[in-house]
Amino acid sequence: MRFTKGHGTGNDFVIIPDPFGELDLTAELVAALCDRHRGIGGDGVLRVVRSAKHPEAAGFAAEAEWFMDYRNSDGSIAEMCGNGLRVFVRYLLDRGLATPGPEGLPVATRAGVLVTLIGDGTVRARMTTPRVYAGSTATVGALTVPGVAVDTGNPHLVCGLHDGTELAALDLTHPPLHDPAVFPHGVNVEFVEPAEPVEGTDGHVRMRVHERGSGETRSCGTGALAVGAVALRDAGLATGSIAVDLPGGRLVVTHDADGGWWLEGPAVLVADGEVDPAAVL
Ligand SMILES: N[C@@H](CCC[C@H](N)C(=O)O)C(=O)O
Repeated sequence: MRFTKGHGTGNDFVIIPDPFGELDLTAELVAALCDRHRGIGGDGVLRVVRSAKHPEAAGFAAEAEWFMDYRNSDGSIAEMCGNGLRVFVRYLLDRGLATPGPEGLPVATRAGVLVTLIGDGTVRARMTTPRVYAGSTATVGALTVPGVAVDTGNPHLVCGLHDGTELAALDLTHPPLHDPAVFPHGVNVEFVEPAEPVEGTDGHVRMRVHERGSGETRSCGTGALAVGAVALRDAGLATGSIAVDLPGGRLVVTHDADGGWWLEGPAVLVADGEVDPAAVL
């Protein structure tokens, strides 16, 4: 099985080309490929499949040739992955599998068809409109932090740190406890603290994330989008840009005057190889 390894601000993926949807990509195989000791290692898998060849995406085939079939590192399926989408587009372009039109390059995802724009080393994705909808809490060890639920196509809980709690001090080796009544399908939890102003943006925060199905990761694009939406709302801004610093680097979230929500950051391919599924399973 051919694979490529790539990442977006340290959120890393095993990219598997399967243009005709022939692969039996079981949860066990995904988890084995993502295993950092016995497999290739990654926060998730991006299967590159033609929309027309995938039952969940066939309806999008007229709008987007390619479908990003995203899986978390535990093998579970998620609706959307912002960094994954940006890395997926880098792969399509690098392999000559797609050419962006004047309006950008559309890609089918479980959250719908999303348009991407290619920059110099960066990929900018027009995301689904984040919906900030409920208050809830996350508990890490003895600490319970209030937060707000945000739907970015997948579920998030954005928790602002106050009262001197330091972001760096949080132990995210275990999933933060959440309210299953608010998040019946689990949740990605972001912890956020304010940061010094950055020129050219309207706000700057630092965050760490514990991802559903992947554990603590060095970055999460939909998490940054959720955090950016809450930061703009808290600043009373209808439009603007928020710089979001994660352990793996910086993402910029922008809400533009046309109502578009954009996620921008680097997307990098680092290696190609071949793996024997029987050897990792
Ligand atoms: N890292 C991703 C999000 C991946 C999916 C998430 N773990 C979930 O289960 O919803 C991103 O960059 O958005």
